[in-house]
Amino acid sequence: MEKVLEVRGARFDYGATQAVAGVDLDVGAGECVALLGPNGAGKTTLVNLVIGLLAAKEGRVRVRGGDPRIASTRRQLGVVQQSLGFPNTLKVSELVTGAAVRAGVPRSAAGPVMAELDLTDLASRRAAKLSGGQKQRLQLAMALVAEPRLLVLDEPTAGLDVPARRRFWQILAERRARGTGVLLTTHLIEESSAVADRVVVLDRGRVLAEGTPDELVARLPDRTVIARTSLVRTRLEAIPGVVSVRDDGEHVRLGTRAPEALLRVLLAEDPGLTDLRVEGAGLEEAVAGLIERGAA
Ligand SMILES: Nc1ncnc2c1ncn2[C@@H]1O[C@H](COP(=O)(O)OP(=O)(O)OP(=O)(O)O)[C@@H](O)[C@H]1O
Repeated sequence: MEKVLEVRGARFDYGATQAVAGVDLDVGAGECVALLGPNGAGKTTLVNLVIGLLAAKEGRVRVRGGDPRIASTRRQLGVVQQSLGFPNTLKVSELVTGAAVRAGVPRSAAGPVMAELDLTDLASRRAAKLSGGQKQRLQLAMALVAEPRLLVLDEPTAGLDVPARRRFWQILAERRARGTGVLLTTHLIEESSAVADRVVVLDRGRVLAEGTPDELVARLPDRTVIARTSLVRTRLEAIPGVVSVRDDGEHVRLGTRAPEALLRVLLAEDPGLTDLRVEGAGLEEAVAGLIERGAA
């Protein structure tokens, strides 16, 4: 498979903070790679290295063989970042056309991509006045107008409703079928498992694990036990076989490879136990387990 992104031994620090501490990462043509990791893992810094906003202090970042700090390489990149502001005066159509011109493609490329993203009716609206979801669609149109070889998407579906999200993944699937590689960061782990060919888990600037979503799930806990319990976290963590403990405010979600032993302890020690259920562990538990083990 042709590589559209190749990162080798990339390092970046902000003074004393090693944000990216020696990362290797590839994205092939048509491939979708999801970057996952807790807050502060280094995802945004890595994305900024990939799109040429930052220069690696060591190592190498190549987009189709070129340095993303150089304009001709950057033209092959489409980028959607979070909370990007738009200038107050510019209209939707002007921004998409401007993106086409900057990337060296005909202005006429703007119309079809605006239609594809349902922006035609908003063409003469000021971008700064759009809703959050409309702004996301506009950013995607600007990123796609020049048929990039690599799309870099930072939390791209944040703020999109369910139909818009579905449409978004559909558009990406079409681009991928034409050979565009995708690198995306997301906190929606289950979503990434549905759309990504590969998941790369970052923690403290390093790649903690990498594989297909199924491979990651297979590596760690095979059951999630969900309950309302009054047992404290330290007790739950000490139960043999428990690899992750997460509290969603209402329920505790325990990732485990020994569900029977866990159920015995819960039933024996918590007379107030309610809402007990057991599920197959999803990607979210697998990733939580990996990060906890990495931290151990
Ligand atoms: N401009 C900066 N100056 C100093 N330290 C920074 C700066 N930006 C990020 N860092 C630090 O670098 C590390 C990696 O941050 P980064 O934003 O890349 O993580 P992230 O995985 O994108 O996090 P999040 O999920 O919270 O967006 C963190 O420890 C962060 O505090």
